[in-house]
Amino acid sequence: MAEQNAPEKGNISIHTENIFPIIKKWLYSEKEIFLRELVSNAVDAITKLQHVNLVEGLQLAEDYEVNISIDKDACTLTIKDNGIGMTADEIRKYINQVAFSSAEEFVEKFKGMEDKNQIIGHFGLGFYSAFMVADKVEIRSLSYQKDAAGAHWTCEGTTSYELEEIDKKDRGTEIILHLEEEEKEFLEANKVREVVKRYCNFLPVTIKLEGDQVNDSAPLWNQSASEVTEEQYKEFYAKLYPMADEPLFWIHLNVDFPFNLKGILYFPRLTTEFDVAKSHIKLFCNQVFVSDNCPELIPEFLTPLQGCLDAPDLPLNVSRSYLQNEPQVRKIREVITSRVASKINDLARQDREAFSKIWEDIHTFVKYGMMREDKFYDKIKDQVIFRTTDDCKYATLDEYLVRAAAKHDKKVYYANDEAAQATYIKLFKSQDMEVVLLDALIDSHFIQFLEMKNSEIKWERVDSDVTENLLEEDRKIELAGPDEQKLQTEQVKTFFEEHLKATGLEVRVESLKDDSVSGMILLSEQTRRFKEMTRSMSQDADMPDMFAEHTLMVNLKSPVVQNIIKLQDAKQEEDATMLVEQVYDLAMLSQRSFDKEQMEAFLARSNKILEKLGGMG
Ligand SMILES: Nc1ncnc2c1ncn2[C@@H]1O[C@H](COP(=O)(O)OP(=O)(O)OP(=O)(O)O)[C@@H](O)[C@H]1O
Repeated sequence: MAEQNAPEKGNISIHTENIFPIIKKWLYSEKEIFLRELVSNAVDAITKLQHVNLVEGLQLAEDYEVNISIDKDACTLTIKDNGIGMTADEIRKYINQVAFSSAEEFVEKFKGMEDKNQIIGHFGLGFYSAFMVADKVEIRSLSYQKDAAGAHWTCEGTTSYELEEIDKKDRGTEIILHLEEEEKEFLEANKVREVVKRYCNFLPVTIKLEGDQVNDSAPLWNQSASEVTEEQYKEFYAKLYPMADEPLFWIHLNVDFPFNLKGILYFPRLTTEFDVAKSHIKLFCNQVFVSDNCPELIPEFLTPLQGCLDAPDLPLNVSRSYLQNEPQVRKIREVITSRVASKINDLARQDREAFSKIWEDIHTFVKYGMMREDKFYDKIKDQVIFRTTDDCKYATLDEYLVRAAAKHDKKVYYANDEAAQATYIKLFKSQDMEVVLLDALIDSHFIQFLEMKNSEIKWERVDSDVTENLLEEDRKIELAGPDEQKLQTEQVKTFFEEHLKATGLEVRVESLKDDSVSGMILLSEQTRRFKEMTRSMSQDADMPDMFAEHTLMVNLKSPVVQNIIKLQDAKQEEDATMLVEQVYDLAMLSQRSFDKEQMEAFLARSNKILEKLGGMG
């Protein structure tokens, strides 16, 4: 140690003379991390002292804390701790050599790098980051060691420093930053509080700013799940996301092996503003905030998850490329996937009604996850539920198939647009047949995926064909006289074919049990799916026409169709034709919207029919 009154002057062993301006320029946008670095150093110093206290039985009992204070007149920001402290020798070793050598390494490496974030992520700037905002930094420290002398280090942003002995009574370290003119914002308590809250909110030691505690030193994720109440989970969520609605459910992670991982993940209620392109988890390393955008930690399909993860084995300064290549990160993703699957299983088994409500928010992500990850599919497949026409309640696929077994085996009838397919749904309902309602964008892919997983079960849209169950039973037809029935069928078929000009149209005549439907369009499931797929892949110009081939199923039992027969028999050809066209248009209307001409023709004809009705009265 240099003699008192004659401070040691020296040069920091560093070869890059202009290191300070370079670092400042490069790190400008992220400069507030200096607070994270200095406050976590202060917390580390306290943790180290607590450790020594235990090991050496020093019996130091006091309130450990980090104090941040602002002196506007002197233009200084001071971070003070009552931790382990440093002797002058330790300052030489840890500050002059270690801290600066890593800074030097930083400058050497950054030369070849273009991406600033990558640079910041790669290096622990540590103590050195103070020079991003200060043109002069002082350290005043007193080590916990017996008979230690106080040490005072000063550096004015060049490679030389001064170190002298001082009279310091209280153990611990003060880092005094003389802020640069343009960094005066860090003299504002609000600004400092905001940054400390952001990065240091969950550090395990009390952090005070101008005497007031800023942080929450015992974050909920450190407690054991059995001790935490539902209210506490919700409160914690509200603290993290003050504007959000209550979360749907949460998962408390506490993994010790093969790596350490703690945290609480929340599945939020999804709002329209939700940004699926971004990850929403806050990553901590030993309670120090690291980042709130680490999509690598979460499987893609779980991006809506919010909350905190504390992964002490990951370095504090993680970079994108590190996360992408680190095997541990893959394992973290696996743990999260598996815990989410277990949680969904629990929720599904506990209470179907409550689960149905949650399902509405999560199903897209769950389905996507099942298609993406086989392991997830295996764990979750029995819990997938579908809304059905049975009072709009939810059923699993097995439950649906069991209920439907008497009427149709291994076949699922579904609708994906309740309004457009209302006629078909009504027809199914009238025959006590249940229809699965799938209206999400992902569902058409999900159906294909389920068929691939289980080719025995076929999925058919309600308008793909008329099933046996919807048709009049043979016995009844016989009562009406099979010959007459056959004749009428032929007559109607020919008449419709002759009078409908649509291309690619096939007419099929059936007797439905429900006579309220006059006609409906059938599109074969396979052809329709193929066209939908081509459509989603092609540009507007070469969109395939969904109706290039379609079937009009005419219901012989419908009074309207019977009317057509009568009109035809009475040689009222014009009226009969008008009804044929109307039956066809009504059937088409539920399949697609009309263009201008079609709509005009439909309205004109409808009016004519109304006039005729009036005339009849
Ligand atoms: N407040 C403090 N009290 C006691 N020792 C300190 C304090 N601040 C820094 N030190 C010492 O200086 C060393 C260098 O600090 P620096 O922040 O540069 O690096 P680090 O904390 O070791 O690593 P990093 O910050 O990159 O994770 C520390 O390891 C510690 O020994």
